[in-house]
Amino acid sequence: MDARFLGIADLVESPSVAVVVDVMRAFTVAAWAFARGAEKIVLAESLDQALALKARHPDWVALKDGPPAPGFDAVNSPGLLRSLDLDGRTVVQKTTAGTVGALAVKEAPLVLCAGFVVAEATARLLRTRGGDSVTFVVTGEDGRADEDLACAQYIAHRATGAAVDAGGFLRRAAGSRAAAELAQGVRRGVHPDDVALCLELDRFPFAMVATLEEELMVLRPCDVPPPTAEGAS
Ligand SMILES: O=C(O)[C@H](CS(=O)(=O)O)OP(=O)(O)O
Ligand SMILES: [Mg+2]
Repeated sequence: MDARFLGIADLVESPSVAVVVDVMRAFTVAAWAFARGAEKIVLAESLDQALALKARHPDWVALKDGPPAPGFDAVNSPGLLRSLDLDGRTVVQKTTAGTVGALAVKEAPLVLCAGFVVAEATARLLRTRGGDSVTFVVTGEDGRADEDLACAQYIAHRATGAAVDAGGFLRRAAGSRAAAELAQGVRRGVHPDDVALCLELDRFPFAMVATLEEELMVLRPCDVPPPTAEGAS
């Protein structure tokens, strides 16, 4: 597999397969939303669009990063989100990096959104549906966020079926600037468990696929068949 690792600004053409990685915290939050019952997540282009969608659909759950804000129901924190009942709900998510990265590749035929919590399912989906070339979008810090790059590299290894120890990749993420800022309260809308929750390898069995639905980028969970005994790796 030919794997490329690009920041959002480095995307000059639409890839055929894109894996958009945001460990801290957009796609850890998205995975928790699905685990709490959400049906789908609309990735909003802007705060204004998120609020407009919420106004049009008052039953939708509007979520943004940073501190709580008027008009929004939730913040971008897995620790805070995990106690919500989202059964059957639609979430609208707008964050600084993750949602922006997904929207940057919205024309790609296959867009997966990932973090460590869905790493193996994402790699498995790439093994079954991916092509020869996969572009990993490293969403944080202009492509240099080490929590996102480490996760992308780990998924790329696993997508080839190679056995690889996750320990070093998780330690890089734990030592990242984002982890430090979350732990030190520099970032807002944070629960004390957020970093640990973002580092839970394979917490969930599903991958997350984003597609365009009536001009909105919509993220949904995708069950990935478990490997057969012969094909297990
Ligand atoms: O909520 C987050 O962790 C970040 C925003 S910030 O860096 O804390 O301001 O957003 P994300 O898009 O999830 O990286
Ligand atoms: Mg991030």
